[in-house]
Amino acid sequence: MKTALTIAGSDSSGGAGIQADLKTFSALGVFGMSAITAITAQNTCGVTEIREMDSMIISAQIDAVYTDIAVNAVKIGMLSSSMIIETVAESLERNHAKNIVLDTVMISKSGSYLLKPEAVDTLKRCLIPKALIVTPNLHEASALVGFDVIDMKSMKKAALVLNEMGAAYVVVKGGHLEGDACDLLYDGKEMMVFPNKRIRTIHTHGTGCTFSSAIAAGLAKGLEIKDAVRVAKEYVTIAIKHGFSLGKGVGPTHHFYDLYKKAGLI
Ligand SMILES: Nc1ncnc2c1ncn2[C@@H]1O[C@H](COP(=O)(O)OP(=O)(O)OP(=O)(O)O)[C@@H](O)[C@H]1O
Ligand SMILES: Cc1ncc(CO)c(N)n1
Repeated sequence: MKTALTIAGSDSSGGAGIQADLKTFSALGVFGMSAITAITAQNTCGVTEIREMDSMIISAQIDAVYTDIAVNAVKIGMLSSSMIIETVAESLERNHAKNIVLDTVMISKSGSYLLKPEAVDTLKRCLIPKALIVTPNLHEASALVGFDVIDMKSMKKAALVLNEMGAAYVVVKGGHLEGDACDLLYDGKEMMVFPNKRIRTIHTHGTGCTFSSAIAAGLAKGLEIKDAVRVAKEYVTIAIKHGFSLGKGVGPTHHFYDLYKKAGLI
């Protein structure tokens, strides 16, 4: 059995964060494990409270997993603060972590900070150089590179800068583009566009978590990066297409094993 570890925040409504990551790992046939960095009180309408875990329990969770179990890939999501970023970076270093997928989570769809703005520099310094692949959305890419990322031209420019910062592979996600939802993958040499028609729906809670976890699941199963990104794009597209209304706000993506089996992703 292949394994993947998610190091991320908990979303009480189950649509994003650790919960979306574990559902994605399971649907793609990978055994999911978790280290929780923060707990959010969250639902389809927004985030009402955040509690950060302390460094000791975060590093203990990561060490407990790595000292006992072979981890085939790790996905990093919500980190909240500079202290948590430093703790996670040290823990991954100590445990010789491989196949690190860094989803540079900053702000929830409902507008709450999931990473303090002053921690962006720590993310750049401590974790981007350790990542095999980073997956910023347009807003996160802009915050990381220091210029506006708004279209394919600026996405390409941002991918070059993020690669120079130390991420071997970069996917700049186009979920927030005007028009189609095209993502861009840069491997340090070539730019590859993953085109996709925009699905007309409001139920997109957890799309970023779903996508990055699907990449980690692919890497855990031994796929090449480009194939892991291609499968993840297909996975998230199906997950959004079958996203549904839950609660009063933005509903979640769908992780039903049978859908992905039918699509040949498992
Ligand atoms: N309406 C849509 N139709 C098709 N694909 C979409 C749509 N919205 C997002 N995607 C795709 O979903 C994936 C996640 O992208 P997105 O930009 O939504 O991430 P994100 O903003 O980080 O998500 P989150 O708010 O969950 O953190 C990308 O592959 C993106 O292209
Ligand atoms: C805990 C958590 N992680 C990530 C996201 C994605 O924005 C979210 N809404 N909540």
